[in-house]
Amino acid sequence: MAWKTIHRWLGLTLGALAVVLGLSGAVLAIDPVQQAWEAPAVPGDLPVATLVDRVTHTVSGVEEIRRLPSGAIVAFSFTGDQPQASYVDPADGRVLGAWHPSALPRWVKNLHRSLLLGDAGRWGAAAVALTMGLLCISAWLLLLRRMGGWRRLAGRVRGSLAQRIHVVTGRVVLAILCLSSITALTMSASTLGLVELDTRVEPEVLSVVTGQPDMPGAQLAALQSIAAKDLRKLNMPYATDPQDTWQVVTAQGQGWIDRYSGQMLAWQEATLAQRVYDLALVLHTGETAWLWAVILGLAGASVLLFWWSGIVIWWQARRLAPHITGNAPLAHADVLIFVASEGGSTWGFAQTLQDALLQSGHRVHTSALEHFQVTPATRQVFVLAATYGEGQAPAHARHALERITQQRNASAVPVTVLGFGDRQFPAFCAFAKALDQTLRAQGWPALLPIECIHQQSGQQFARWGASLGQALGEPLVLEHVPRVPSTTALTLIARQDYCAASGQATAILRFAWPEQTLVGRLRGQGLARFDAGDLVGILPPGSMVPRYYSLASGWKDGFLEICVRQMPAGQCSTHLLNLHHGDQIQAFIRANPGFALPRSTRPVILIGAGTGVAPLAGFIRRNDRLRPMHLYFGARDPARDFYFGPEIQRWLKEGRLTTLQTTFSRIPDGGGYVQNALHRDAERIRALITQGAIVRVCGSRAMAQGIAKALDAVLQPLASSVATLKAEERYAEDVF
Ligand SMILES: Cc1cc2nc3c(=O)[nH]c(=O)nc-3n(C[C@H](O)[C@H](O)[C@H](O)COP(=O)(O)O)c2cc1C
Repeated sequence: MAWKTIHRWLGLTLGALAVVLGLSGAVLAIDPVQQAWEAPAVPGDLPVATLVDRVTHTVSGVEEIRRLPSGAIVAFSFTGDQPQASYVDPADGRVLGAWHPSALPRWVKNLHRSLLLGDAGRWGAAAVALTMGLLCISAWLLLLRRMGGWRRLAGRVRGSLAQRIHVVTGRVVLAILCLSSITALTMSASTLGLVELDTRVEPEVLSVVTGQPDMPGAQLAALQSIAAKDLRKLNMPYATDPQDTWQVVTAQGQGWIDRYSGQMLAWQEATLAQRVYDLALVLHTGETAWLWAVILGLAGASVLLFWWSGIVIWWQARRLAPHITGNAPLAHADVLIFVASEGGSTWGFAQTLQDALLQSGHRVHTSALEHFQVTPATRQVFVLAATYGEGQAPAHARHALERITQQRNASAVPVTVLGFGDRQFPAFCAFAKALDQTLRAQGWPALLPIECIHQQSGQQFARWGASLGQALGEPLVLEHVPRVPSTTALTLIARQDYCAASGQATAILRFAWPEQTLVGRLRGQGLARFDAGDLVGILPPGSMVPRYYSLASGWKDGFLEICVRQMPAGQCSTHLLNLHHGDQIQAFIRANPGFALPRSTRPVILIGAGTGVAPLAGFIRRNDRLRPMHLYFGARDPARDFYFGPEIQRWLKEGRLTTLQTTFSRIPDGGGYVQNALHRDAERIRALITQGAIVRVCGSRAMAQGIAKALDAVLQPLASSVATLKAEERYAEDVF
C-alpha cells in the first residue's frame, strides 16, 4: 500500500501548496542570480585589512563593511544624519553606486516563508516542506519499483503523456527537490525556535586605552590574516567610545579586535548548528552560487508540472479503478476470486469471470489477493494475478505470497491460478507462477493447471474459460470486453495490396497522423505518441473488443502504418481490408513495453515472417543513424507476400539496413524457412551476438518457437541461449 497511497493523497491534498512554495521559490532564485551577475568579483587573496584601507579612502564615515552572499561589497556610512549604503569595487575601493536591498516584492518572500500568514504560516510552510520531503521519498520508491530497480532507472519511460512527464521530470529533479525540503526543514527548525544556533553569550571585551591613537585598519594584524572572500561583516569601533572594538564576522566565527594594538581580543568559532544552517541556506537559496540558484529555480518551477501530471494520472487511474458488481458476501460465496492488478485490467477479467459464474448460478465473491482466505462455504477459488517489474507482484499484493505461505491450514478447496503478463518480459507471469508453486507446496489442489495470458488476450481468456467450463461440468462462456481507452478517428491515406500465397488478402494500410492540439494532449486526449513496435488497438464497427496490430511506423514518420492479413471470419481484418482512401477507423495506442529498440549503437538482428515484418520495417525506416541492422525475412513467394519489398530494397541502398536474408518457402530454391537461414548464417550470428547484438522477433507463435529453437542451437558454442539473451534484455518477441 503504503507509499503509493501516501504519495497520492499527500500530492492531492497538499500538492497545491507545494506548487505555491515551488513557484515562489523559483521567483526568489532570480535574486542571487541577478546579484551575482552585477557584483564585481573579490580577488581571492585580498586581505580584509587592504579592503578596509581602500574603502576608508573612498567612503567617508564608514561604519560597517558587508560582503553579501552574492559576493558584492557594500559599505555603510553616515553623511551627516543620513545613512548611506554603497556598492564598492574591492579592486580599488571605487564607489559603484547606491545599494538597495533586493527589489523583489517582499510579499513573494513572505509567501514562500510563511504563506502570508505570519508566524502561524511559518509552521504551515514547514509542514508543506515536510510534505514535499515525504512526496520525494515516496516518489523515489515508486520510481524504482516502476522502472524495475536502480539498474533500469535511466531506461525508457512508457505510458501516457502525463505518466511520462511525471517520471521523466522526477528522474531529473527529485534529488534537488528532496534536498530543498530537507534544507527548508533545517532552516525552519531555527526560525521556529526549535534549535538555537548559538547559546553562548558574547565575551565582554574592551579595547585597552593606552593613550595611543587608533591603529589604521590596514595595519590591524588580525585583519591581515582574514581573506576578504571569507568576510561576512566588519564593524568599525565607534569614534565616541574609546573602549569599543572592531568586530569581524566570517563563515568560521566572529572576533573582537583591540582598536589600539590590533590584537584579536576574543574569537568565537561558529557552532556546528550555525555551520549546518549556513550550508542549508546556501543549498536552499543558491546564494553565493548562481548556477545552483538557476538549477533550484528550474526545480521549483517543475513542481507545477509534477502537480498537474500527478492529478491527470490519478484521474486516469480512477477511471480504470475496479468496480466489481454482483459481489456476494464472503461467507456465503461458493466461488472466491482473488485479484492482483496494478493497472486495473485484471479486475476487468475478474468481473467477466464473476458474471459468467453468476449466470451459472454460483454465488461469487471477488476481492484483492491480499485478502486470500477460504470459508466453509467455499468450493472453488480462482487467483487472477498480473506481474510487474522483474517478476514482482502488483504493489497491493506485495505481501500476499507471504500471507499464503503462513497459512498452514490448506484445505481441499481447489485454487486455480490464472496469470496475466507479457512475453516481452524475461520474467513472464513470474508472480503468478510463484503463487501457483507456493499453493501447490502448501498442499492446495487445483481444478486446472496454471495458464498465463499474454498481453490481455481475450481469445486466450475465452479458451481458458472453455476448459474451465468443462472441468466444472457446466457451460461457461467468457466473453471479455475490455474497458477500452478513448479512441481517435484515423483516416486512410494509402494502401498497398497483396494477394498472399495462401490466397488470403493482405494490405499495408497507411493512416494520417491526426491533428491534435497541445491542450488536448495535456488533458490526456487524442492519440498517444507511438514508436514502431507499439500496438494500435482498433475497434471494428459494432464491437467493443479491440484487435491489436503491430505498428510499422513511429509518430515521427508522420503517419500510422500497419500490415493486415485477412483472418478467417475476422471481423476487424475484413473491415480494414474493405477500407477506401478517406475512410476512417477508431483507434488507440497501446505501448508494447520491452519490444521497442533501446537507444544504442549495438547491432540489431531482426527476424520476422509474413506480416510480422511490419514492426521490423518500422525500426529500419527510422534507422537514421545507420546502426547495423540485419534482417531475416521469411515469406512464401516473392511475387506475392514480400511485404515492404521495394522499401526494404531502398533502405538497403541507403544503409538503413545493413544486410538482408530472405527465405521463400513455396518456391523452388527459396531457402526454406527463416530458421534455415539462421542455421546457414550461424557463424555471422554468433559474431554479432558476441558484439552485443540485440534480437527482435516478430511473427506467429509457432514461428517464434522455431526461431528460439534454431537460435539456441546456433548460440550453443558460445555457451549462450535465447533465455540468457532475454535475461540480458537483448531478446524480445512480438507474437500473434
Ligand atoms: C511497467 C510494466 C512492467 C511489467 N512487467 C512484467 C513482467 O515482469 N512480467 C510479465 O509477464 N508482465 C509484465 N508486465 C505486463 C503486465 O503484467 C500485463 O500487461 C498485465 O496484463 C497487466 O495487468 P493489470 O493491468 O491488471 O496490472 C509489465 C507491464 C508494465 C506496464
